[in-house]
Amino acid sequence: MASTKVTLGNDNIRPLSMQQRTVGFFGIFSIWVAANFVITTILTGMLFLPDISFIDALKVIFLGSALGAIPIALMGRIGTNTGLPTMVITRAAFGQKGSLLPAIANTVILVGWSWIQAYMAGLSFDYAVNYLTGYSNVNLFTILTQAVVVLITIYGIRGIDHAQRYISTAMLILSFMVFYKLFTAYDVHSLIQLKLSENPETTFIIAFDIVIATAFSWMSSVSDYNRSAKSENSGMVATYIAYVLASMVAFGLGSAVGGFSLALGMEQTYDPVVLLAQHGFGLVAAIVVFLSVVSTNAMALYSANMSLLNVFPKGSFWKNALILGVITIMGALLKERLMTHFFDFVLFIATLYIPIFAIVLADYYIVKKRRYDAEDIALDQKGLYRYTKGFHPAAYAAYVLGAAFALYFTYISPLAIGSTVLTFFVSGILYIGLTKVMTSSGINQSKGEKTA
Ligand SMILES: Nc1nc2[nH]cnc2c(=O)[nH]1
Repeated sequence: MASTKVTLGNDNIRPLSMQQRTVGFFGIFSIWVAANFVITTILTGMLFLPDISFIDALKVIFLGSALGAIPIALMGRIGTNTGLPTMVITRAAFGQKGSLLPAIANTVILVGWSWIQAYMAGLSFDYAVNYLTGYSNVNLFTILTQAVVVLITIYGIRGIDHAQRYISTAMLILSFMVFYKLFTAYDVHSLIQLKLSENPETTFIIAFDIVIATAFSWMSSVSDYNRSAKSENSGMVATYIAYVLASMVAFGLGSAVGGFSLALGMEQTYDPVVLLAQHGFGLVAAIVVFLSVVSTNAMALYSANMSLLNVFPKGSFWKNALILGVITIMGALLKERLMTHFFDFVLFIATLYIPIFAIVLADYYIVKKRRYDAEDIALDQKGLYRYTKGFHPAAYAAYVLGAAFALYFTYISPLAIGSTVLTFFVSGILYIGLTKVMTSSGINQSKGEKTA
């Protein structure tokens, strides 16, 4: 009889062989539905109202997600082509050593997402249970949520792939039930005709930048999953459709719940549990929130682990997952302290990630013309990506200029057309230009470029 023993994950950063790239359209679709359908996205949707109208929020959400999903799908395709995780792929543009800094930053940021999300799931569950039974213990529900996450993640990509198939389907069905209940329990006109703020902080364009920034928050994770996709094209299409769908549902749910709570004169909330508990639907809403966090935090923990393996390739996957998992459980107990600078956290991530991934996409699709040596990126035997002492000067120079551009036009002198899309193109073009100039003047010492 075949052995059915289930082993802990031993995932590593070497390129996956073709036989290991086994996840089909539905598997990739489920992963990307599960990703951005999460309580932090719901919260973001809430924060748009009443600064912009519900209808404008829907427009911004659709436009930002439809545009933001393009770089995600393109980045995922590099993962499918090379079989490499995301932060390992950044070695090709930034250099073998140059990729270590972004990888460490990414690990820290993903732990940050886990903390916020686990705490928010703990709050929702506590509210529902308290409403039904009178029992309350936010710490317990937060710890339980993140413990389930750790349990799924220590089985590696297999654990995530299996869990997401069930969770995404359940979440989509349950969230449509929640939408139905919301729109039948409350008056839609009150949402559409909601009185807007007189001094809005979030304009249409800032909301657009935040939706794009959210998409870029996923760039550092996408190839960790899409490296397992069977085909480049179906992986890209599945990623694109799933990301846009999940974003519409999650941001849209947040805007609807936030808008209804304002229209009813309640304290504004992002949490569907608070609104629907009075209609006997609180537990269903709490299950949606819980599942949304379990599935997304499993991805955050998995990607934090893959980033760490980019820095310490000999580490054990499941032991690292366990250690990082304990850190994510403990940090989530910081509770309200995590929430005070949420939008700043998202915009900071955008200024950090947009230049990095503009450079990576420009490197793969334009400078190296889709020819990466995956073995050498991972194992560095031929030295094709060592550049100057392990760092690629053109990438670092373009990064510094791109990040300065993003910081200036996000915080000091915000542009009427937003800064995210411009930062993306400015960073990519700078990288291409600097690579040409530095290579022809001999500054870019890379066997890869000499032989390309
Ligand atoms: N990469 C990443 N992006 C996010 N955007 C919202 N939540 C997350 C998360 O957990 N990880």
